[in-house]
Amino acid sequence: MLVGDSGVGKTCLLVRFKDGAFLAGTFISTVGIDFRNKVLDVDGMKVKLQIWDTAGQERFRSVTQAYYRDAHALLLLYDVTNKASFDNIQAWLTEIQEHAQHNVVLMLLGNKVDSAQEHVVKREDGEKLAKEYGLPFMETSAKTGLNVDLAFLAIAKELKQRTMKASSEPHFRLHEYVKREGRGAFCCRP
Ligand SMILES: Nc1nc2c(ncn2[C@@H]2O[C@H](COP(=O)(O)OP(=O)(O)OP(=O)(O)O)[C@@H](O)[C@H]2O)c(=O)[nH]1
Repeated sequence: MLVGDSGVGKTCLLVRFKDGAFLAGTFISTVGIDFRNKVLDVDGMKVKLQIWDTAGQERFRSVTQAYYRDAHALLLLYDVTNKASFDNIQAWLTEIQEHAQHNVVLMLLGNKVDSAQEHVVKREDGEKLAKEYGLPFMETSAKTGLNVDLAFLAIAKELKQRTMKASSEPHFRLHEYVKREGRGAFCCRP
């Protein structure tokens, strides 16, 4: 499930992952909740992800809250060009604590890292907050695709591991994987 303030890029991140495209132009805010499926090949096994895209607007909060309970994983987004969206992350975490399962897989993403606008939220700020809450963290761009597939693949790998009872495969470590595989934003700035 994708959560975070309105306009941080949740729908665009999902469309980039699902269709490999970017929704440029007019911003059409999500109404309530929507979902898309995608089947991923995770180390030779097919994993079907059902990804719920929530509306960030406050007025839909009671609708989206009802979906937390059934979520196995949450991608919590802020926009690196929007300080308020970053400041609101703590409120989102409180909401997650109240409504989601205690062992939900959670990842923090700083989106729009391609943007020519000033990055008012620095990478270090995101890293610090993620460390404080023990969350895996990456900067992403729905526009260029930076780290988008990786974020969903990492979640799929973690979920696969959790559902496999006795696996002979080496233990998957989400934090380490994301840290090792995540690409820096410098490669994609215009
Ligand atoms: N430059 C840049 N713009 C982006 C990116 N992701 C989204 N946007 C733009 O940001 C605006 C909002 O994107 P959405 O994906 O609709 O935002 P949302 O979080 O789903 O918003 P709600 O549905 O209201 O919760 C759109 O105009 C997008 O084109 C990105 O990675 N880079």
